[in-house]
Amino acid sequence: MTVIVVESKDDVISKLCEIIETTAIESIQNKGLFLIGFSGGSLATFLSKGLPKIKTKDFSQWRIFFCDERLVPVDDADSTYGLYKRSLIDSGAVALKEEQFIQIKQGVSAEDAATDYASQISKFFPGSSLPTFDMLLLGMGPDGHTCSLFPGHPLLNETKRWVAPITDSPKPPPSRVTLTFPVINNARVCVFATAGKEKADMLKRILVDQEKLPAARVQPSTGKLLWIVDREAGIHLNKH
Ligand SMILES: O=C1O[C@H](COP(=O)(O)O)[C@@H](O)[C@H](O)[C@H]1O
Repeated sequence: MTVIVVESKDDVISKLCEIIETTAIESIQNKGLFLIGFSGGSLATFLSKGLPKIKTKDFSQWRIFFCDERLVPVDDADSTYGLYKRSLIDSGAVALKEEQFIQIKQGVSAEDAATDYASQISKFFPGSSLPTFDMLLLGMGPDGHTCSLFPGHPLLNETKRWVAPITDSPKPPPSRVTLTFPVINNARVCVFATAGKEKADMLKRILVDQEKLPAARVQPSTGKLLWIVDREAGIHLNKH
């Protein structure tokens, strides 16, 4: 694991986008596509600000998946895809098209949306028992959750499904789908990007105290794990 501490939230955004760009170039050189997973929450704001500033202008080989998604209409403020659609696609900020986002099926149950999403993912990884994403961009909630994997929830122990439904999310909205740990930990690179003093205590519990909270269970089996944090979020890390 590598922890990169930078000064400010803007520096977190720049470092995150620099690492995304490098990984995209390598992946496209190796296999012609870049398969990346986006989370929602603060990460959506980071990417909306940072991606338009990278040198890359040709995004045609990018395919964007969702690490988790809230099951609400796309025009609902809680929709993660809706956020990216408005800030990146509709605004013309980057040359990404709707078809490059592998979207969660709308208007069906969480169970059906999860099954459908696993099937959509499997088309990019023919014959594989687990998908290997080039990069997953993750957030850490104030309770230590990541994706829609919440502390103490039975989904933390899911080993069979690639994508799981959740209908009792403690953070609203309750109905969501999420990648599961076997998939997350099979990625080539997992990156957490975290900023702000409100994340400092949880970051200590995860990185210093190594409490078995969901975000601490992201431990890629052969891939890399990076944490990019600003000085405020990382305040308790310097002492160790
Ligand atoms: O609900 C969610 O929360 C987490 C963390 O969000 P943050 O705003 O505290 O960074 C996010 O990673 C996840 O995608 C989202 O559905």
